[in-house]
Amino acid sequence: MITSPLFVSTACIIVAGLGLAIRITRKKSSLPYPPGPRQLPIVGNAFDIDPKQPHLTYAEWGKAYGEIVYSRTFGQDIVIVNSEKMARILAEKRSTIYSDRPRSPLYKLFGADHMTAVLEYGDKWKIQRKLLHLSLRHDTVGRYQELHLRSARQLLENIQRDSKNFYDHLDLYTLSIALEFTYGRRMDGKNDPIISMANSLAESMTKGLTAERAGLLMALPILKYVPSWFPGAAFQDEARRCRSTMESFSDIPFSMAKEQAESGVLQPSFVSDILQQGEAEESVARETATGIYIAAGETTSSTLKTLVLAMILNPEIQDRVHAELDTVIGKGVLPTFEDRERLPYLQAVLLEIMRWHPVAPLGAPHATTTSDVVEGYYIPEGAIVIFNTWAMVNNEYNDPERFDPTRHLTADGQLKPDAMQDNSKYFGFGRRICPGRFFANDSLWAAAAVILSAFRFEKAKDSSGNEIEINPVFHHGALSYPSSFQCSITSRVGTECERR
Ligand code: HEM
Repeated sequence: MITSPLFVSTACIIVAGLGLAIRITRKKSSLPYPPGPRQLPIVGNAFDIDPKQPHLTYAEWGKAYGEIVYSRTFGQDIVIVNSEKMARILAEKRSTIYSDRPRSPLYKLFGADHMTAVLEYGDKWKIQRKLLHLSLRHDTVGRYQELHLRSARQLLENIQRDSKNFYDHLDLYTLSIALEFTYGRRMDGKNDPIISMANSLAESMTKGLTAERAGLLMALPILKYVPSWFPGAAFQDEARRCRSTMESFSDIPFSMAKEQAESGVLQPSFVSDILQQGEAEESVARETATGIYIAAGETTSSTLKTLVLAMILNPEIQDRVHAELDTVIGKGVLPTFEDRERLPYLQAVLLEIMRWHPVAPLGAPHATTTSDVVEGYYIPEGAIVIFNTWAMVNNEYNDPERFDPTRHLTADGQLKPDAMQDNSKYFGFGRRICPGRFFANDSLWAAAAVILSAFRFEKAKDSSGNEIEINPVFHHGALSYPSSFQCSITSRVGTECERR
């Protein structure tokens, strides 16, 4: 591991000299940095942050120092923004300054440097965003509602057949949608070779592209040349494997889609949109396509896992969802997108899921392209800027830990007019905001509507019939989702649901 103690301590010694030199030479303003925790020489605040739950450390700092906090790790400036209002001022009103990404050599090492989500703010990123916009705009995503619904019905069948592995079925749901959306190819279950390749890529990237590694390589880019036999540098082998899977994954599904397009049978998809409109060079289309799957898959399935957990922990809320579904469309009838407007409580539950446990509690880090002054404080060029969604949901709502969908409803049970807009913060800020947010909202809705129509989710029981308590534990990496838990899934309507 790149983060092994020996490796880190060697890195620290080398960073010591460099960090000091950077510190002495870099600051060019007499203005103060924003307030923040005291820093140790060289390592700065590196050891103050809970590596497993950094959002909790940042939220504490927010309480102590206010809506903008300054910290430093190994010479790298880090600014944490704890309020939605300030996040919007910086990311939206000063978007030319706050739309870059941290430039860590780790991404190139793992073959991921072409993905939209890590590209620096520049022409390449702008072209990719334009391509994504073609298929993911608010007014074009409706084309994919049939895909979401068909996949949600497959999800229902998979859970009916094998309820124990509902986590895997939720993963497969979002993965197969992401791949069909991108390449127009219907996936053939979890044994589909493209699904297996995508899974292996996702695993290598989740393990390999951690924030601590990215930070360490930013502070000390020379580490990328350390040979794999050096103690603690086994990441070089991981990186090589990841690069090779990434190459195959970029190439194989794209070539298949291109062949289908040439023979006129390619379904509407991101790739078909680009090939038809001739909007970009093939290599750019190929690179953009690879990044979609990585950005789309786990974010959506993690949110659905949180939904199942919340329904089990709040049975009275699940009852209310069932009552709404039964009244509006009838028990045993599967919903379609035409029913969506008439199901405000279900929509409010989904909004509350994203608020209660945001899947990306710290969003994705932005970076500054030039220095800036905010409320009299100096923000350096190249600073990592973290928009701390976790602090926003905990500071800006009453009784934030309570799961309460009515926050998003008016007194007469309709969605508040700004409810969907309010939800946009869970998809990031400014020019970097998630381009897949409309698509994701459709995906979440289809799965939630279909599985909640068909099933009741409850605590599992032991052999004596006693409920097994769930002590929710959330996994926190780049994404936050509940660690797997046992549950009982029973059909509300017998084995068959009526389809329309
Ligand atoms: C519940 C589901 C999802 C959540 C919560 C989510 C959240 C996010 C967040 C927080 C960011 C970073 C925004 C920022 O830097 O300010 C992001 C970026 C991104 N997302 Fe999503 N996302 C979801 C689903 C999707 C889907 C379905 C797609 C594609 C179909 C997608 C594609 C992307 C891409 C390409 C980026 C990188 C944007 C850039 O750097 O310019 N996401 N997402």
